[in-house]
Amino acid sequence: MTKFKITETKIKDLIIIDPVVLSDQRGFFMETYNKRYFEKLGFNLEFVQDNHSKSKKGVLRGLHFQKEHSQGKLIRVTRGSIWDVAVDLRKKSPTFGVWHGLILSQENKKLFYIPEGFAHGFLTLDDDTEIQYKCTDFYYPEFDSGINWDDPDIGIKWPFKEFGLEEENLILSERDMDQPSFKEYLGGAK
Ligand SMILES: Cc1cn([C@H]2C[C@H](O)[C@@H](COP(=O)(O)OP(=O)(O)O[C@H]3O[C@@H](C)C(=O)[C@@H](O)[C@H]3O)O2)c(=O)[nH]c1=O
Repeated sequence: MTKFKITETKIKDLIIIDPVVLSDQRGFFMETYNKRYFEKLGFNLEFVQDNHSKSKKGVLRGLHFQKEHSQGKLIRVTRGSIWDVAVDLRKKSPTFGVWHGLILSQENKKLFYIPEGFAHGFLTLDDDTEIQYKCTDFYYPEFDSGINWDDPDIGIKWPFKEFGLEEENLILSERDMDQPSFKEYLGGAK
């Protein structure tokens, strides 16, 4: 039985996964990760850390990546909704610097697999939104790095207006208010 429907994006290895949801009178059941199935797709992943965060509406986290020990991330939303975005930072990739964004929500139950070598960020579209993600490497604060979420050279079109949000009222961490630009990152800053 097929447990997941895979949708490729314009960026190689960046995939969207729709789990098959089995509903009955009790509620639903779905598999959210299956090592064997992912291996068949050519993704030989070993997840070593699971993360869970909760945010108010209008929180923007990102764009984050680790300069060494890059983490592949399998992301899903268990409460509320987010607009999730990945930016290809793989230097040899034909889509280097290209981004892809989509909505992940409690309702659509989509999973987003962001391979190693990408920056990741998201905007929460509901209060008390909770996201959970599996990572292929551990957290190394000394290698934790970022790029400004509204960098003009990356040009992410964050859907603020569509969700009644205003850029001036976004909630960001101190660190995310002061991330280097893409150009600075390319020049080796931070
Ligand atoms: C990411 C992380 C943070 N922390 C700690 C550090 C800090 O005290 C607190 C909050 O960390 P941050 O502000 O970095 O959390 P946050 O801004 O949610 O960072 C996350 O953002 C998204 C977009 C990602 O892709 C993740 O990989 C991660 O970078 O949690 C860990 O202990 N382990 C971890 O794996």
